[in-house]
Amino acid sequence: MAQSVQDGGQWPLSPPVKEYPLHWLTGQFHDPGKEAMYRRDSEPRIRAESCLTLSVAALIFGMFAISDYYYIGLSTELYLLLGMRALVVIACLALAFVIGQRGGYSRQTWLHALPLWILATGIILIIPLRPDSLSTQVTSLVVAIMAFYLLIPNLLPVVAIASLYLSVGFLVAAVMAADISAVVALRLLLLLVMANAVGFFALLRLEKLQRKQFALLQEERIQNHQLSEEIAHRKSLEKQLRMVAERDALTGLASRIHFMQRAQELLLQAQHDNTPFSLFMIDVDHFKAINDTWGHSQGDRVLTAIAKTCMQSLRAGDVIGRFGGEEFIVALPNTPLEEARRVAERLKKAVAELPVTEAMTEHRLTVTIGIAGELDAASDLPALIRQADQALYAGKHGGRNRVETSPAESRLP
Ligand SMILES: Nc1nc2c(ncn2[C@@H]2O[C@H](COP(=O)(O)OP(=O)(O)OP(=O)(O)O)[C@@H](O)[C@H]2O)c(=O)[nH]1
Repeated sequence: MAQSVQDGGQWPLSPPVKEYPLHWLTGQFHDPGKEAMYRRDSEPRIRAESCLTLSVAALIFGMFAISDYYYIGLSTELYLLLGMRALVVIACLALAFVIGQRGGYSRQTWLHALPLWILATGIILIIPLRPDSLSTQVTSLVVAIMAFYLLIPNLLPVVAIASLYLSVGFLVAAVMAADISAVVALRLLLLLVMANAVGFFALLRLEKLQRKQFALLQEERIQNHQLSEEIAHRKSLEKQLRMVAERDALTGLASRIHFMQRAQELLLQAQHDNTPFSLFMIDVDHFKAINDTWGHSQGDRVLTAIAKTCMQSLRAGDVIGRFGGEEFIVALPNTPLEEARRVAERLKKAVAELPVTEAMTEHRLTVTIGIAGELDAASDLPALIRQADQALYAGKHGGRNRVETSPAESRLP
């Protein structure tokens, strides 16, 4: 017996989550297929974020033109700076637009790398154009490196290379154009190393976390899918089981149990609504002889054919079931006794005209039908069935191939 949690047992453990190892330096999946799937999945998000952050970065870079004007006034340097800034802003906005439209994060990493390189070039070029602003530019440089790593979404190797280009370019420009001392250059170098290290490891952690989260989500999706398949499979099994329980396997009519349930509902409804309700039983005459003469499979065919004929001759609201062997039972809601008798006669005639098989041309297929008497307030289903059975018995004794109604005196209370 299964041990319950209250008994000190444990909850069943969920199946182990499949491991997807990540590269220690890039944070990407080792499995290229999984990596491609991750990039495809995150593409819409990356596209929107890249578009927004690139536009903001380009505009901020452009806005520094105000400080350029303030510091150097109208001069050739200013025009050169403004021209350079305008180029960078236009190029970055255009690229942000293209990325927003096309994405290509999974296939065209160069497209995502390009704006970083343009921005980096713009920042480097400020030094020879405004060497006096080096201290301000260093602050902007650190912010730009952080933005490269953490705000503008990109793959870690792409960002690292662009940031390296920016750092080395800036350092060289500072040494060459701003004429800084060796100590200042060293301090600047250390600052750049630190900014790159912080950015690199922060992004590496982020890349790994995002991929782990993706792998878990994928696993959850797979498990949910398997679960819904399992539910669908169980539902279909349940349906099949219900079919087996409700249907007679040979004829496809309602099984005896199912008929009793349906007929009981109809009877209660009729008593509640005070509407007529009839019930009759059909028994194939000399069926044993059919089996004995032509075999059981031929007998089965006859039963199936009779069941089909009866089913087709009844209304949609009527219920027919196989009561046992060669006996069928029919419940007719909203049907007074006289109408039930007409229906029974129609069925008897339909069976008699049934073209069964060539082998049985000599045999005249007939049925005897016993109808229960009229319904009253005290009638219940077993009583009605007993009445129909009695009428059937009377019909068999009266020579078969006939419709018999339960005599009033034999009716049960
Ligand atoms: N082929 C076939 N025969 C069945 C099936 N169920 C019951 N029978 C047979 O039906 C026959 C019924 O025989 P009886 O009860 O003697 O009835 P009968 O021969 O029709 O005679 P009357 O009802 O008096 O006219 C038996 O031989 C059963 O074996 C079935 O599913 N398939």
